[in-house]
Amino acid sequence: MAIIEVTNLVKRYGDFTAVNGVSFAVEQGEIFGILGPNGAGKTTTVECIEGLRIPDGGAIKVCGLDPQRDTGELRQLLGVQLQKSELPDKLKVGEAMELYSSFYRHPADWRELLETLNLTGKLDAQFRRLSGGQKQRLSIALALVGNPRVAVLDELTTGLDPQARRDAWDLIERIRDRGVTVLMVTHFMEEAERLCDRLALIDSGRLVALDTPAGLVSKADDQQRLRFRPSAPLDHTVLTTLPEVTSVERAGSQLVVTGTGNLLLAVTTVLARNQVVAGDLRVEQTTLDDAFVALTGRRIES
Ligand SMILES: Nc1ncnc2c1ncn2[C@@H]1O[C@H](COP(=O)(O)OP(=O)(O)OP(=O)(O)O)[C@@H](O)[C@H]1O
Repeated sequence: MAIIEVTNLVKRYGDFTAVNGVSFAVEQGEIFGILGPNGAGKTTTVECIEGLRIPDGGAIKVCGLDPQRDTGELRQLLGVQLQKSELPDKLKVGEAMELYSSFYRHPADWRELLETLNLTGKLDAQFRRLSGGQKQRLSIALALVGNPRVAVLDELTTGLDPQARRDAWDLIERIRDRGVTVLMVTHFMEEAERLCDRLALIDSGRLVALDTPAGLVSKADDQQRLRFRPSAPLDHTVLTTLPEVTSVERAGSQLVVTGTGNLLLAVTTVLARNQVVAGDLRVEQTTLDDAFVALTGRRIES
């Protein structure tokens, strides 16, 4: 059963169309990701779902409700973690939880929630004294305190170190295990691949694909990637003019060549002809990022 239905959503800022006819449905109990590069329209889309922005076109239903009309009712069902969740500096963790739980008809036991999120020791700590990871965990606790049916997490792990990011992933899985449907915005490939049941790829306000991570990767299956360190400077055009090559990018001292067909043979032949040796040559597996390149011609993570 679809818990969120977005149909032909359009949102403009002045003359600029940030979301241009996006449609998707989120099923109950899934972790659904919206993935795309900066400025793709991800946040605008979820803010329309949350009722924070007024769409210029299309229709949205969340748990059968209209986010514009049924704002009060929706607030009871949606747990929203804002992109830059800031609380007053001096507000204590326990006070914040108490305050937020008072907004809801059927709040969760916030002490238990803090325990789950490993924040019990911070009950009397002021917001400003929390680390980045602790602030993120608190913002999740606040998003969950109303016992929501749907949690909306926007760029939850941006700015976290790798360990804190992994902890946040475990947490998102635990949220789903509590029966909450999760709608998350991300531009991290690994995060999307590891966590999401299905993904909507968004680029320049349009939905370019919607599938499971594995399904999306299989769309780019014919794409391969070679990574190597050229032994001498190389004019990229000798590679980009090859019919097998889709793109050539520099990554530090390495070159990353993406393409199709017998890419390895084509590239190594050209290198040999130019007396260039491919040091540390690796053939890499197709990733979600490759799928995005195959679909749009550019990368998500820059
Ligand atoms: N209030 C606003 N007024 C004008 N333009 C806006 C406004 N909010 C967003 N935009 C523009 O709309 C586009 C989509 O923005 P949005 O924040 O939805 O993208 P995003 O995919 O979430 O990007 P990011 O990953 O950088 O947060 C961007 O080009 C942005 O500059």
